[in-house]
Amino acid sequence: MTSIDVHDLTKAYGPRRAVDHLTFRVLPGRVTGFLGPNGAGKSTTLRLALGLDRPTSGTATIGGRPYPTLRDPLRHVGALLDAQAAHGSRTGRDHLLALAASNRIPARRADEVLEETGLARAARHRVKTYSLGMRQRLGIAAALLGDPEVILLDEPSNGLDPEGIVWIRGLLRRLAAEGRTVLVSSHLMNETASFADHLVVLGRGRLLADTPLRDFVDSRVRPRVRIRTTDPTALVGTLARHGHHAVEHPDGHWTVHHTRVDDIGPLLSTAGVPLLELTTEAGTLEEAYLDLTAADTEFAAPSQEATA
Ligand SMILES: Nc1ncnc2c1ncn2[C@@H]1O[C@H](COP(=O)(O)OP(=O)(O)OP(=O)(O)O)[C@@H](O)[C@H]1O
Repeated sequence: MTSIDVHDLTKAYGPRRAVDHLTFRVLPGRVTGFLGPNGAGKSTTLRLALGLDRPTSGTATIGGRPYPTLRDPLRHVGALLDAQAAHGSRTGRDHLLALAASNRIPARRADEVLEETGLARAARHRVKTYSLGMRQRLGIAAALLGDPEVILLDEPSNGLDPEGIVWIRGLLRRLAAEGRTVLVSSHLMNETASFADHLVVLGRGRLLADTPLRDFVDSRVRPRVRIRTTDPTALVGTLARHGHHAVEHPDGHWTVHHTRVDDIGPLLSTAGVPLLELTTEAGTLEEAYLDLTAADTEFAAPSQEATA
């Protein structure tokens, strides 16, 4: 099985380091979400891993080898960086056939991936007639063409309709379950949470986190309990007696932070507080991500306090 190994990788553009002594490993059998604010260095890292740019120092290898040394690279690594890359005057099928021929991939794979990406009916239409979502599907078809062990996708959900987003989620999960190495960059936190097992997070070219998704969220966002009751006075009083503070929301539900149902459920039950709802709300990836990157976002809006 094949991992992506980024070791002490640096890429400088003039005095500025787009990637700065970056080290991480992407392992097979799971989907790794690749996150970071605008300009954090994700695309640069992907370009370096694919040999599209030369590092200033350090290495990025696939299965222990630099991408440019791979023979028939599409049979080892499939990538989607720019969905606009296909030539507009070619048909989708011809685009894939040309890629297949240059990498000694059987021509039947073109039809298989067109089918798999839902493009079979548009296969003989020119790419310039494709919608953004169809171009995205064609880019994903090209990435899958060589049945590669390693798949790198930059914002694969871009332009996809809701059905397409559900489809890509299932596809990524399946590719990982087949033992492939799958690295997916995205700005969509809900999306990433729905398909990633592991996260690599960059900020200003440096590694901010390399951790399982669940650990990332649990370590940054404390759980809270959501409550609805017909007797708010009893609720607030009981909680206060045990040192908990309940926050009321406009729709009438209450939140108690930094606690779980197991902790306060018995207290409320013993006190006879009538409950309509009592649930633990887990933290979201978006909350955890914003917590981590708040200090690292180059283009962050000024905070309310700073401008007040
Ligand atoms: N060819 C280039 N010449 C000069 N600077 C560049 C070049 N490519 C990227 N950069 C700079 O490197 C930094 C990292 O850019 P990169 O595109 O890798 O970030 P990213 O994490 O992919 O951002 P986004 O989420 O906005 O796509 C940015 O400051 C960018 O301006």
